[in-house]
Amino acid sequence: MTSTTDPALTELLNSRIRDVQDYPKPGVLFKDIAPLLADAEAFGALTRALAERAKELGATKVVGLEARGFVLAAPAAVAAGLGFVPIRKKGKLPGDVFSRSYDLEYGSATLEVQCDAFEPGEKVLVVDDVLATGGTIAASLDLVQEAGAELVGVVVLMELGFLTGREKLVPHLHGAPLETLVVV
Ligand SMILES: O=P(O)(O)OC[C@H]1O[C@H](OP(=O)(O)OP(=O)(O)O)[C@H](O)[C@@H]1O
Ligand SMILES: Nc1ncnc2[nH]cnc12
Repeated sequence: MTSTTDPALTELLNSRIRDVQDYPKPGVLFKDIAPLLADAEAFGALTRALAERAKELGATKVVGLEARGFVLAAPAAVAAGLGFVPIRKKGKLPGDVFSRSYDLEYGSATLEVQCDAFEPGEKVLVVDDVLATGGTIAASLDLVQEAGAELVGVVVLMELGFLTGREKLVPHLHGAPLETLVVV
């Protein structure tokens, strides 16, 4: 068992995710992680599991995806003794950036990473909160590759099982593992 496949951890995390119907628009069942973040035990356990996985996979940087991905990835990077790299929505990062546009369950957006975010040979773990359609993570994986880093894994807190994000990600993973702690 890896740090991200512990059934007790999955149960704890799942119990702290709140369903909000019709947010941010009708027909969407929004998965709210605010109760999880507010619970020191659950947030701490998640942070330790992510950090452990980063070390097991040999990552040299943890990448977080704006905005909720930052909240999970940054403390995990610190706990693992690694640096953090942000992938941000368009227009938020100074200097030269790589860009990718993508579709969301409830809209569309463009993500960017700084061209000098990684040193040669860096190994990256990508962390986010939700895998829904897969558009956000697919765009992010392409950005990591374009910026010259090696992807060693993707860990997502929750996977919306009724969408097909996992299939969409396969060509973007280049063989790296995709792990989700909770399938909802
Ligand atoms: O698999 P997908 O269909 O791409 O959806 C998943 C993404 O959607 C949410 O981000 P959102 O852009 O809503 O922003 P936030 O984190 O800034 O709230 C979530 O945090 C994931 O990053
Ligand atoms: N249903 C959902 N709940 C929370 N975050 C999301 N991001 C994309 N779809 C989502």
